Amino acid sequence: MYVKLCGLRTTADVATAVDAGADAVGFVFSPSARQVDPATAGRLVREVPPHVLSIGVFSGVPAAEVRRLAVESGVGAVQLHGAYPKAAFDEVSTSGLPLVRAVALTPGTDVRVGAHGEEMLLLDSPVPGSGERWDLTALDGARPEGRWLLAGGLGVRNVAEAVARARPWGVDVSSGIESSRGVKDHGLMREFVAAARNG
Ligand SMILES: O=C(O)c1ccccc1NCC(=O)[C@H](O)[C@H](O)COP(=O)(O)O
Repeated sequence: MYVKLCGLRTTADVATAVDAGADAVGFVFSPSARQVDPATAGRLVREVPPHVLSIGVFSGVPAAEVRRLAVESGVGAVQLHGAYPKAAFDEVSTSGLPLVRAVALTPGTDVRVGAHGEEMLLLDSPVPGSGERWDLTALDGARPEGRWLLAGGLGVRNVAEAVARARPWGVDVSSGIESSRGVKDHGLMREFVAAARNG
């Protein structure tokens, strides 16, 4: 089970995620309680060891700016949320960085992993980072195959059940590992990784 911990903001967050065994960590570049400025993101990215993927998370930022910020900060991948067209993915991919396409599952959503050239697909609640769950029965008949992550309101208490229901390749969490909005709880981070992998 691939586990991404998102919205990290401090050195201690990064150290805890790595020690807990996360496969990937996310740094939010868009307006959010979890936003990190480019210089901070760059510093944190340099603290992430090579075996953990650092992902720059973007929403509403023009593709050319995404590309610039991603390259300058040194992230290992880019996650694009929401209504980015295929052309935006094409533009960001000229950086050579792998992409994550993050979308809510609504009627008509293309759930094929790689449909926009992405390496991973992330199925999330309509408002990213809100901590809101979504109805997993929407996956019936529309379950992706391959490298897709389940996100949206996951936490220590519900991740095992959600994994059993949705059978994703991986999971992603932000709110569920926080003590207050934007502040990571290091105990919950460790518990979440264990619960996602071991039930
Ligand atoms: O976390 C944010 O504030 C955020 C803001 C803008 C775009 C994306 C954002 N988060 C993306 C993530 O990858 C979250 O981990 C994912 O949406 C799950 O969030 P949560 O429901 O809080 O666990």
